[in-house]
Amino acid sequence: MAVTFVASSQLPTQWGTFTMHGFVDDENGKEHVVLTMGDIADGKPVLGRLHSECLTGDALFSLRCDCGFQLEAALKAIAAEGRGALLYLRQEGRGIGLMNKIRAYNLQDQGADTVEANERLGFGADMRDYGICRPMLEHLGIRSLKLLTNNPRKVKALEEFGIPVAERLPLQFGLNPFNRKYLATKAGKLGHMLGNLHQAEAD
Ligand SMILES: Nc1nc2c(ncn2[C@@H]2O[C@H](COP(=O)(O)OP(=O)(O)OP(=O)(O)O)[C@@H](O)[C@H]2O)c(=O)[nH]1
Ligand SMILES: [Zn+2]
Repeated sequence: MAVTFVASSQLPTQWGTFTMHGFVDDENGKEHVVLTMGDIADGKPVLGRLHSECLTGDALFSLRCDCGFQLEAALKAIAAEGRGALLYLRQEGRGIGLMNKIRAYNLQDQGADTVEANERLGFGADMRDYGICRPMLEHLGIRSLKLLTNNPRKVKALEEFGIPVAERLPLQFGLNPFNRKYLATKAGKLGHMLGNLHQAEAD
């Protein structure tokens, strides 16, 4: 997999000023963004997040999932450390796209869980491919990560293409009555490491 680096700029946020790097996937034209802070090319493990696009959670305040809360927590953690990288990956709906995610939500409104809904639409439970991260991390000089995630597939994918995960740091935020079933299904069917759902809600 290959990407073309386009440009970098400053991106001030309420937690600090990040540098925003734009890349285009050479295969499908998808536009990915990486937000970085500090010296990430010094060879030491970098606090990092592979964040899969979720328009509804990241931008439209949806409580159906935990994405927006995780995005905010990851940016805050990176800003607090003064060093890190968040890869904003255009993998909407676990890779099935926004319109199909809305179709899946429609099935979930009628009782299906998140995995069953994908399957009824003819998709796998999780269609994401993390291969595109490798050339972006290489371009930025990141050699290993302290990864903010509850998803063991992300750790496995990175290690398989040669980016060691020095540490996995849990990222449990935003549990609420609307996403309780969704998170329980992720833990039960998708292998997410969500140790204490009640604790997350209390936070
Ligand atoms: N197909 C589908 N995608 C969903 C659904 N809810 C959220 N998503 C997408 O799932 C992706 C986020 O994946 P999650 O499973 O929430 O979390 P993760 O990225 O695997 O794991 P973490 O690193 O722990 O956050 C985003 O692309 C969302 O758009 C759903 O019900 N159906
Ligand atoms: Zn989401």
